[in-house]
Amino acid sequence: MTPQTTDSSNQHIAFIGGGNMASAIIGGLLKRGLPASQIQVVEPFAEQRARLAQQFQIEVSETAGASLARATLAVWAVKPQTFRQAAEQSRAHTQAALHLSVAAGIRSSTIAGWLGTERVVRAMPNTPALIGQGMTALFARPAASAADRLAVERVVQTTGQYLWLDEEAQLDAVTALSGSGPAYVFYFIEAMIEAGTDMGLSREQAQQLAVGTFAGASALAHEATEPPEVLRARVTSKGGTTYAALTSMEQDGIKEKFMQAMHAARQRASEMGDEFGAA
Ligand SMILES: NC(=O)c1ccc[n+]([C@@H]2O[C@H](COP(=O)([O-])OP(=O)(O)OC[C@H]3O[C@@H](n4cnc5c(N)ncnc54)[C@H](OP(=O)(O)O)[C@@H]3O)[C@@H](O)[C@H]2O)c1
Ligand code: PRO
Repeated sequence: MTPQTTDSSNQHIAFIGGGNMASAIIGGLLKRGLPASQIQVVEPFAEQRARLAQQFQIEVSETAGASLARATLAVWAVKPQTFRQAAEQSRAHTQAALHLSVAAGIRSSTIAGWLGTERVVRAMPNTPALIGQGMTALFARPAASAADRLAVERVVQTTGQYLWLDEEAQLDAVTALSGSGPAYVFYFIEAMIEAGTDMGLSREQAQQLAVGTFAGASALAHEATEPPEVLRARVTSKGGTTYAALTSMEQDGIKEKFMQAMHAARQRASEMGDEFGAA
């Protein structure tokens, strides 16, 4: 689905945890016109509270309190390690809310148990949400109504594209692919910049070329009707430079290693569900 404007005038959104992911979603919401007065954040870290208040002019509090009762939607953006403790602190004030968790790994049954409500939706977003180009996968517990799903969509569509999953376990794969994915892209960009500077380009030149190449290739892959391997073949002249680079990567098993790394990410998501979601 693609972003569109929808009426969100009745929504009041409380973020529990105001770190990187919450900031990315809040940035997307504000850019799309949600009034700052409809957003509040609970964030224990003083420096981060100051940053949020300064950057977004939203209400930020140190601890969970009665003001959370206004929330029609509670967005859980704490680390999986601290979710349980945060839930204990906030659950008394958020019983009327619909709950949206962005935490990796923590299963919706666990969340429903901690929060004392079945109205739980899980999301796996990513940080390009900050500029309205996020990718989010969603999974709803059966008790979440069509209206609940719509309320979640209203929030998520302000941050980019989204899709619904039928099976919760797929969220761990999504986490390994698009949740962590921006970090892989930045990692490759870093490597391209480093190699470019090694080969005599200035850092600025290498960065402009690397970032522009990712942007252009992504846009081409998005618009093209052919699959990525066909687009790749068009870059790879017989016996040429790309062939030399790809042969070197194949010989070093880069693709297999990269896939292995993604499996490690999915495995970690599942482990976090067991480790931090234990009753
Ligand atoms: N970053 C991503 O790209 C990304 C993508 C998809 C999903 N996620 C998920 O999003 C969640 C947040 O990740 P993040 O990267 O945003 O982490 P983060 O930057 O560390 O943000 C979490 C924030 O929650 C605060 N917090 C800790 N205990 C709290 C409590 N009891 N009540 C309220 N807030 C509390 C933390 O404060 P302290 O620092 O003082 O502990 C921290 O500022 C994680 O579950 C992660 O799996 C992240
Ligand atoms: N950031 C979170 C992590 O690294 C989840 C996806 C991206 O665990």
